[in-house]
Amino acid sequence: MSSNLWFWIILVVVILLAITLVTGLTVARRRRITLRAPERPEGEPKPRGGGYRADGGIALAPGGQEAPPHPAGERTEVDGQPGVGDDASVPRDAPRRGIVDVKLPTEEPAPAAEPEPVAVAVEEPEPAAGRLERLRGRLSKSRSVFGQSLLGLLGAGDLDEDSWQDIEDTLLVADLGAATTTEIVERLRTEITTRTVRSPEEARQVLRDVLTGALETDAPRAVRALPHTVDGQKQPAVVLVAGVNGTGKTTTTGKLARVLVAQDSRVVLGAADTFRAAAADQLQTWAERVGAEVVRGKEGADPASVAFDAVKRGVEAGVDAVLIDTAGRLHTKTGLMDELGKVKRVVEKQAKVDEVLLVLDATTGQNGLAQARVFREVIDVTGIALTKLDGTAKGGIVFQVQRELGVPVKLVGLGEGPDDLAPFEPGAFVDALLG
Ligand SMILES: Nc1nc2c(ncn2[C@@H]2O[C@H](COP(=O)(O)OP(=O)(O)OP(=O)(O)O)[C@@H](O)[C@H]2O)c(=O)[nH]1
Repeated sequence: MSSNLWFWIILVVVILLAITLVTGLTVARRRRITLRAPERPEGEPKPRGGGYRADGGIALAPGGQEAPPHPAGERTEVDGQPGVGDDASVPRDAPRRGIVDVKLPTEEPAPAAEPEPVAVAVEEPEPAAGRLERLRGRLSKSRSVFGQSLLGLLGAGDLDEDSWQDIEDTLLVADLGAATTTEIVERLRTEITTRTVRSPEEARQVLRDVLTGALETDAPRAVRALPHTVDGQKQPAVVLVAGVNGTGKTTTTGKLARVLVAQDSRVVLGAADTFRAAAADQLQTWAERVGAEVVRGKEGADPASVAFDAVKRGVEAGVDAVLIDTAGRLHTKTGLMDELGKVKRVVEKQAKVDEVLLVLDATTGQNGLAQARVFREVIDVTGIALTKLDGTAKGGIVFQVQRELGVPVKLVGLGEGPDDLAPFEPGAFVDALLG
């Protein structure tokens, strides 16, 4: 082979190598996403942190309809048993006594005069739309950790593997759970490459779409608390409120009663939490404040019989809804779950239970989720009320609860106040988290 031919072969190889190198560098550069903050027009104020702006009031639907199936996602956590029923912790107001010597009285003291009953003024609850406005900013704790970190990472500039790892960690720390986190990160990666994101606003929009999408469900979120007709007769909607002790069952029952009364519904409250005497008193106070009737039994009475009486009273009085507050703990050796199943069966001798609301405390994270699984298996839970979202930095629990329990989150509790109950709307919720 002549030296001339060798020269040409080497030249062609060098040119090919150079072309490959340049193409590779260009592709690599394109895959890095650089985000630049947009210029803010002079004089325009800095946007204030977003709050929870649910557009409407709490959606209500008539009872008597079957809930459409909402398949649960893959379960990610299998270890540990929830502390429910007789093994649950001692309620916070259980009496505590040490051993003390007491002197026995020698003669009967004169009976104290009965205090005059104080008339409780019936409150006029604010209409739902006005109340929701007030709940802006209640998710601030969740927001500071979750939304701000994510937006900071996505808006910081080039998204390399370390950035994606940080995004994944942020989602995990916010209690989204492993399965949901993986799903969201994969969707974010796809969306961010296909939509060619170039600014923090575009990144925010992608994040909003992906997070909202992860919360969407076909199952309706309306609380079935409106009356319906059975054989031409008006039938009140029956709502059973369940959950372990301290999650906020009584408070949520009271808040929901206020929402219903504000919409001109007549409500009977059933105090089937007969374990804790104070729970019945608490419910009675709620009833008096909103102008609802309460049916209660003696302390230690059979919860099923109290629930039965409440529904009976509701049907006889022709009210619109009967809300039954159940116990998170029991006197008897019967398991809490058996007892709840009994309450439901006994109530259904009178009227169908239209809504079984499981109240979960957002601050308890994984433990609450484990408890919820037990409830779901025993009573047919139709909706979740997630309380104390104002008191946790882990707003991500909403994603996990819904995905893993296969039940829609219908209501969120955002404070201890009587009107701090909001409907759950994925878009509004994500906006509040992102700020
Ligand atoms: N911050 C905050 N506190 C709440 C919320 N919901 C309820 N609480 C508080 O949580 C505590 C427990 O609420 P309860 O309604 O008594 O709980 P429960 O599930 O009925 O409790 P048991 O009757 O013991 O089973 C109370 O101090 C409520 O004020 C909420 O959304 N946010």
